[in-house]
This record gives sequence, structure tokens and C-alpha cells, in this order.
Amino acid sequence: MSLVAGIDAGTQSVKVVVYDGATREVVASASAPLELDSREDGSREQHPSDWVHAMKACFDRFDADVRARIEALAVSGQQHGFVPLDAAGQVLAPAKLWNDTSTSAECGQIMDALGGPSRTIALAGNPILAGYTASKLPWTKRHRADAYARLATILLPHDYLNFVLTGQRWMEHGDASGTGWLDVRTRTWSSDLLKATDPDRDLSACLPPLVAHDAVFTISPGIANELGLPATAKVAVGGGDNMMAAIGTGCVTEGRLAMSLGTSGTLFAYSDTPVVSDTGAWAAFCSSTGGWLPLICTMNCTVATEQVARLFGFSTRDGDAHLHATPPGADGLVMLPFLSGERTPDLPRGKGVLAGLDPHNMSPAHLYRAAMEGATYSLKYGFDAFVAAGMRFERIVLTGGGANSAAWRQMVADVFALPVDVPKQAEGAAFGAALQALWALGHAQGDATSLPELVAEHVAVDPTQAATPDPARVAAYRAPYQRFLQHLDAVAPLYRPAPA
Ligand SMILES: Nc1ncnc2c1ncn2[C@@H]1O[C@H](COP(=O)(O)OP(=O)(O)O)[C@@H](O)[C@H]1O
Ligand SMILES: O=C(CO)[C@@H](O)[C@H](O)COP(=O)(O)O
Repeated sequence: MSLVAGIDAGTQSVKVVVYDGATREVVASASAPLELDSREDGSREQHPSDWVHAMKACFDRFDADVRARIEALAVSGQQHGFVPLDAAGQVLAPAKLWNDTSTSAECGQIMDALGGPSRTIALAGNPILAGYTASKLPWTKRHRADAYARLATILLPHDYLNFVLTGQRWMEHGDASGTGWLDVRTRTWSSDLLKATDPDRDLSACLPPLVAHDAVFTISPGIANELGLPATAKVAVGGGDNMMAAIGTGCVTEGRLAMSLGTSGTLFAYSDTPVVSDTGAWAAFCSSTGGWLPLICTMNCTVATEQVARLFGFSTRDGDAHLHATPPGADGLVMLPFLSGERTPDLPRGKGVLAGLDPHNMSPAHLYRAAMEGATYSLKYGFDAFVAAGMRFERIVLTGGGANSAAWRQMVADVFALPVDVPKQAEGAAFGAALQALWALGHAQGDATSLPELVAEHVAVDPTQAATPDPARVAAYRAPYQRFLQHLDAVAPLYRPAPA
């Protein structure tokens, strides 16, 4: 009986799930940690070879007979990372990641060359924000001249793993929309954006072909042998981790809203048509299923809870007790959790702020709650933009590591005043990649089942993890959320660049 695998290269780890589509069970899963090279100037880098080693370490843990039955696989990856390759396919420099804010000056320069943020959005659907791939190119030109001179291909993290698996270079529209160079309305590269990023060369020559979401490739014999996979195994196109999590959480039809509580916090909705904000209030991304995926991303989600837990010597896995010991609003303690700079709100030079301290609330439990509330309020701030634009949702499907916390699930239900569902397969992005592989394989073999139909058959929620808004707590979070916004308004000007 055949199996499919989903590989998710997240920020903190690579995870692999092996799924049996016939029994609808995950038959094997493994994860391997990743280090992050963080520097004072906002740099956040990883070496692509670490993703490859971590992927291999995961497959090594699976029984040989499980690996030998894998017929198809797909890769999900942290979005936006800049992987520069030379003509021979060698990596030229460490990958600057989605949470790298060292290139915020370059973002301004690209948008200035285009006539400002509004003109940039008019041209391609998104402003160029710190973290998106585009600004990493001029930064590389300035700081890594040798890599720039030898640059032949730009790939994103999941594209690089696809390249390792197949020897072929391609991009699909979902993750490509996070480069900043794709005109999301036409799903083609924007020549204006490319020229503004680098007037000295034709950047389109460095971008691999864009392929449709139903394309499949064959694994290369060498890596198939190394991973213990059949030489006939197929590799589906994969996508950005949020695009894959959209599949794994069932967010593939209109009206669905999903949230991921990982290193980043994300909130995304599926749409059959482009959903562009003319003020750039959200990221107007494409999905990896042929549609669009308007998305909110915060750079500091479990970043904040992890740091506080580590400070006080406990694990986030044991953090719920601190939530139960403190009331909504953390007795007045407010955390703006912008430890890595921030994208939502757009404050790449932002820093974390702790406000409202008094003798009563200066405790580890209050700080942990304030971090979790701050991470959740940042997502609510983005959600308010969705609502202001007329979008309406009835439920939230939650995934990512933070979804393991019952207290956080309840906090999301209460802050957003919406019921929360959690899928049975907790690793939304890896599971979504496995489902994409399952669908693409069937599709290539002539199965007419649509991707949303297949997703409806395989994504089931776990009723024991559902959370329902509690009216008293919904009310209790209103004033603290407003307090968070007031502090944000007061502090934001300190972290914006001074006018020229
Ligand atoms: N029970 C839990 N309570 C709170 N946070 C948790 C729990 N379990 C895992 N996490 C958090 O989930 C994070 C990892 O999430 P994940 O989605 O795997 O991240 P990424 O995809 O960015 O690598 C860790 O930082 C950890 O703090
Ligand atoms: O930048 C974004 C989305 O635009 C992030 O969501 C990254 O895709 C990283 O994801 P995680 O490692 O937190 O899952």
C-alpha cells in the first residue's frame, strides 16, 4: 500500500510526516531542530545545507519499509528566504530569512524608485516589507559582492529543497508571491518591481520558471537512494508554509480562516480572486492551490512566549499553569512583543516594550500571560483590517506549535470572539504538503477529484481540542486589547525612521 510524505522546513525545525491516504492515518513523523543565526543589525540567517541535513535526519528515523512505500512527497517551507545559487547550483551565501529586518533601508529604496508604497501596491499588489525576498537582493549586492557577481538563480527555502530532491529549479505562485516581485493580480513577474530592485541587471534571468500547482516532478536517483525512497517517487510543487498550512487546515475554499501560532503568527483566508489592500494592511499573497491567500504575519509569536519562559526557566509546554493563575489583561501588564522587529504593525526597527508594571503584576506568570496576550493582540490588530475591509468569518482553524496549548486556544477564541477548531493532524504545514502530494499524484494518474474535495475528505477536526468563546472573558479582553493599541500608538513613532 502506498504512502505520501510532507516535509516542512520551519524556522525552528524541519518536520516530516508520512501519511497513509487509504487509512487516513499519519504512520510516521519526525522532527529535527534548526539553529538561527541572529545578529544585532536584525540579520536572521540559516544555511540551506542545515535544512537538507535536518530533512535527512528525519527520514533516517523512519523504518526502511515505510520509506520504500512513499510514492509522492511535497515540501513546505518558511516563506521569503533568499537562497542565492551559482550556475552550478552551489549555495553562494547563508539564506537571509523571513524575519531578517537588516534590509529595511533597501525596502524604502525599492519603493522610492517606484514612486512610493501606494504605487508599488498598484503595480504588484504588495508593498515591499522587511522580510520579503526583494530587499535581500540589493543588500546582497552591497554586502556580499562576490555572491552577487556569481548569482545565477534565486530560490526560496522550499524551492531549494525541491532542487535538492529533483535537480530542477522552479517556483510555484504561492511562495513566489512572497518575494515581492510577483504581480499577484496577473500571477506574473512584475518587470517594474524587478527593475526597481536592481536597475543594473535583468533579474528575471535569475528567477526560475513558474509552474502550475498540479505539476509533478520525479525525484533524482541519488537523493532517492540516500533517503531510502523509491526511484519512481514523485515530488509535487510544494509551497510556502502558510500556503501548505492552508491545505492542512482545510482553508482552500472561500470563507475559511486559519491561524498559525509558530515562530511567526499568521492569519490567512482563502479567496478565488486577488484580495489586495490598497494601504498594504495585509499581504496579498497567492495560494498554492490556484487561488489567493490574503495573510497577516507577525514576526513575534512563540518568539515572545519562548523568551519569557526561558527567562524564568520553564518550558512553554508547561506554560498553561501561568495562564490559569492570572486574569485576562494580566492585571494591567502590557507587552508589545516586538523582540525581532515587526511586520504587523510595520515596525521593522521596533523593539519589545513592557508597560504597566506594578508590584502586583511583576511576576513570571503575569509576564508569560502578557507575552501570549501581546502575540495574540498583534494578530487581532491584523484581523481588524480584514474585518474593516468587509471580510467575515465564522470560525478559526488553529495550527502551529502554540495550538498545543489549551489556554492559548481559549485565549484566541475569547480575543477574536470566534469558535476555534484544531485539526486532528496538528502539523498543519507538513500535513498540507502530504495532502498536496496525494492530490497531485492522483491528478497525474487521471483522478478527477479536486483539491478542495480531497481536503474535505482528509482534514478532520479534533473535538477534544475545540474552544468556544466565553462571553465573560470576551468582555474581559476588550479593555486590555484597547490598552495594547494605545501603547502601540504611543510607542510606534519612536521606532519609525525620522523623516528625511
Ligand atoms: N504546549 C505548548 N504551549 C505553548 N507553546 C508551545 C507548546 N508546544 C509548542 N509550543 C511552541 O511552538 C513553537 C514551535 O512552533 P512551530 O509551529 O513548530 O514553529 P516553526 O514552524 O516556526 O518552526 C515553539 O517555539 C514552542 O514554544
Ligand atoms: O514570513 C512569514 C509569512 O509571510 C512566516 O510565516 C514564515 O513563513 C515563517 O513561518 P514559521 O516558521 O513561523 O512557520
